[in-house]
Order: sequence, then C-alpha cells, then structure tokens
Amino acid sequence: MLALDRVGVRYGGVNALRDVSLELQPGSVLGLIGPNGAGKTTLVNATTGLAPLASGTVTLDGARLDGLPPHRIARAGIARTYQNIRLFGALDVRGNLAAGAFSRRERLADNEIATLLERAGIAHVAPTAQARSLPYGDQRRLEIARALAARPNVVMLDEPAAGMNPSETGRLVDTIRAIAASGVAMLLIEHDMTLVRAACDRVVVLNFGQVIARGTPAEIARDPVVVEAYLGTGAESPA
Ligand SMILES: Nc1ncnc2c1ncn2[C@@H]1O[C@H](COP(=O)(O)OP(=O)(O)OP(=O)(O)O)[C@@H](O)[C@H]1O
Repeated sequence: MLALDRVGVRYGGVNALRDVSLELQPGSVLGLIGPNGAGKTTLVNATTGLAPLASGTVTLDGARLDGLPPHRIARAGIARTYQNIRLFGALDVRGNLAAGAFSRRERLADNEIATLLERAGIAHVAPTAQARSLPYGDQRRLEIARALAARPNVVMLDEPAAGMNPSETGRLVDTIRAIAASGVAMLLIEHDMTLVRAACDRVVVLNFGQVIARGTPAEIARDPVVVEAYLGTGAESPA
C-alpha cells in the first residue's frame, strides 16, 4: 500500500499541497480530481521524488520514500505517466519500453514487449514503430505501457484521456480496470467525470492544495462542497 500522510509541498509562497493524506491499495483505482492548479500533478511529483516535501511522509508498505531520489522511488515500484506526453519520440516503441524497464536493470524480452503492448491496449503497434509516428491515442497508451515496463506496484496516470475522443476514452476504462485487477494500486488524475465514475473505486477531491472531499464517485458527484468548488463551475456536470 502507498500512503501519503499529511503531505505538504510549497513553491515559494504557494502551498501547492497542504496536509494531504491518502492511500492507494493494490487492485484499486483512486481518482484525483480538482480544478486547474489544485495540486494534482504536484501530488504525483511529490510521490515520485520530483517535488520535495515541506512536511509529511510518503511510504510504500511502511518504507519511507520521501527524500529518496526519483530513480530510487521508481525502483521501489512506483511508475507514472505525464500530463503532456513525454515519450522518446525519435526512439521506437521497443526503445521507449526499454527505458521504462531501466530501473529493473534487466533486458526486456520480446514476449514481454508484446504483453506490455497488449496490457496497454495497443497490441497492434509494431515494436519497431517510431514513437512520434504513432497516432496520438496510441502514444498515450505507449506511455502506459512504458510505465508498466517497470513492473510497478503503483501506477499514477496524469490525465491519460487528454486529447482522446469518447470512444478511445471508453476503451481506456477497460485498460485501467484490467491493470488494477492485476494487483496494481492506481491513481487516476482526470477531469472527465464519466471516466472517473467508470474507472474509479474511490475519489479524492483537491482544491487549493487541500482535500475538500473523499468518497465513492457517486458520493462525490452529489457532495455540495465539490459541486460548488469544481463540478458546478466547469464544463462537467455532476449529474
Ligand atoms: N515547479 C513549480 N514552481 C512553482 N509553482 C508551481 C510549480 N508546480 C506547480 N506550481 C503551482 O502549484 C499549484 C498546483 O499546481 P499543479 O500543477 O499541481 O495543479 P494541478 O491540479 O495538477 O493543475 P492542472 O489540472 O492544471 O494540471 C499551482 O498554483 C501551480 O502554479
């Protein structure tokens, strides 16, 4: 289990995160929602060693992760994707997956490459295809495959459906649920409430760096505090 306990992150005078506690359980998907600038990406950065903690702790099965460099945290079994795709565009699919497996310090076998592509929902993609030549939705999924290449216990997806059309987004739900079902603890940052409702077991809502609500997707959708801070003000409808 991954646990954040009273985590605080400061950027100058900004409390990007304040007193945030949450847990990710194997086999389960936790949704993380909130308005732009609420601190969602910062939470992933704090977990993966990219944003230093001002307070609190991050532990994986009881072992402290905060303070470790990003590569050590990756080796401990935490993988992520990025809000803006960060593939090695000039490399082929195999090269990108090998980069994801780097923390394991072993070669990536051909059959494992096939399995990773299948788990990410892009079994049709050739390992020799150049990453930047892939359609956008496939690039997003290649990022997921690269995260899985590390054989992680925890996967954090930062807006994986951004730029996808509705049918691609629908298929993404199956991919996410299948990864969780394999025993991975997952965090899903997402603005699309349809996807959140379909993919997440529980949801945490951030606003100005603080948790303002937590519960099942149905509970969150009818929470007046959430509707006021987030759902009612944007394009998303809580209905
Ligand atoms: N490297 C940084 N330096 C300074 N301030 C930062 C940095 N990263 C984030 N912030 C600030 O911290 C706050 C939280 O930002 P963060 O990107 O985590 O929000 P978010 O919820 O992921 O937003 P979005 O939905 O737009 O991605 C914002 O006020 C942001 O401006």
